[in-house]
Amino acid sequence: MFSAQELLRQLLPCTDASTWWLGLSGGMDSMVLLDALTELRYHYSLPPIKALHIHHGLHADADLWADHCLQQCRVRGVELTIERVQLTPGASIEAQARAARYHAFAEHMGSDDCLLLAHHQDDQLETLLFRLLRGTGLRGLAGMPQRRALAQGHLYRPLLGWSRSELLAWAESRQLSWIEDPANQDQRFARTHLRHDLLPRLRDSWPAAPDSLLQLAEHAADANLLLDERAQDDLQLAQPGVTDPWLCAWQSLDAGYVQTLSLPRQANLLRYWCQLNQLASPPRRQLQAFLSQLAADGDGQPEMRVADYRLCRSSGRIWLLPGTMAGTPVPQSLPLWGDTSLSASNGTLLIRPAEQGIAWRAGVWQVRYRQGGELIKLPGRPTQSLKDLLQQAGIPPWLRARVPLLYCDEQLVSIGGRWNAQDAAASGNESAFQVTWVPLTD
Ligand SMILES: Nc1ncnc2c1ncn2[C@@H]1O[C@H](COP(=O)(O)OP(=O)(O)OP(=O)(O)O)[C@@H](O)[C@H]1O
Repeated sequence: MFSAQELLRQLLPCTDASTWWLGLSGGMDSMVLLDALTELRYHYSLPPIKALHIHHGLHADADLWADHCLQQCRVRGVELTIERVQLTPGASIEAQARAARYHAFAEHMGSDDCLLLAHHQDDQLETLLFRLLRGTGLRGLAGMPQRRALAQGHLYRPLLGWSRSELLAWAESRQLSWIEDPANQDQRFARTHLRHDLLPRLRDSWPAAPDSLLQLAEHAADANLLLDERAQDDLQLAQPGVTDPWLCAWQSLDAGYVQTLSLPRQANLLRYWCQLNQLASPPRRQLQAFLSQLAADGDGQPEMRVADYRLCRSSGRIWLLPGTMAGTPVPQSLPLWGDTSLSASNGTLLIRPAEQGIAWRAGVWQVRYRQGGELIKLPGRPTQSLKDLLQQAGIPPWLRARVPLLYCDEQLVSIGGRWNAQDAAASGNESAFQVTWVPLTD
């Protein structure tokens, strides 16, 4: 049974928060949380409680709901912030409202603040069923987490252990007043249909189904933890190995190591890696196709594009790259002699006077980018193509077009400062300079 005392037990893990923000919709669930929190505040020393109402402006009565929240907070001495969000009418209005709401929540979170949301057990069941029916992986099967990071603080759901009817019993016993959002009754919304139609029918036919589903979510949460631990170990072994200063800035894994793992473990590692980089999980089929391409063709360069990123193999590593990389920068003329740096979308080229290095000769100096067919003669080596040089040095194809090439009077003098043409070296009485390229990731 729900009580303020039992709620306090649930809240113990976040009593060290700087502020408790309560997401107050004005509905029954969040009103119960508001009421029980204010009750607790009289008896215990708790973090300051502030309420936040997101005004979606979707319903004609939206202003009345905000007023209701204001009134309810005022009588309880709780400060309320009303945040208005702008939505564009359209099909995915539910998802839009949700995204805007969480964005607004995140904006208010100070460091170590905790946002309390009033999701309960029935919400968890709905979420599970919804995901099951729409298709989900093991991660989705774990349902809503009780706690997760949100901006600089945390989001916490202290009511997940109670059913809607238990909270309703408390709300009635305390004679709370709350608002009913008509959207919650509108069966056109998939979640509402689930809540009012499918879930009750499931409960009637299989009374144990809710418990079984919630247990399944707990198993899935445990399994996810183990999988994450496994992926963390694999990541530690797969990540090191890049010493090249041009490549250190990009995320990559040793493809050889990854391929010693079983296929499910490879997939687990790549999924975890994406999650760690706050990227959407790669769809299962696409990931499997990518992994089988990796296995099938040892020298190929398979690539997988997902939303705003891509995974690709080249030069013995699997790279995690942005979906679109900045195009090749436009050629630039070099300023006059001196200590200088040239910045472009691909990084910065540092030019420093030095005792030894490239001779500063009169001529037209330019920074350009690969077109194909460039040749260079390095000291002690025969003339070779730029393509071969970059390939032999393990510079992956996606980086090659970004490497700055220094020209003097149409002669290729230096490749990003890393390789300088034999003829370009300054002799004893010539002024010299050195070039260093510091690449920029997108
Ligand atoms: N307009 C709002 N302003 C402030 N808090 C809100 C608002 N709407 C919802 N919340 C908070 O989120 C909780 C869950 O709300 P609700 O069940 O409507 O969300 P949902 O859409 O089902 O779930 P989710 O938030 O995961 O999308 C509420 O109990 C409340 O704490």
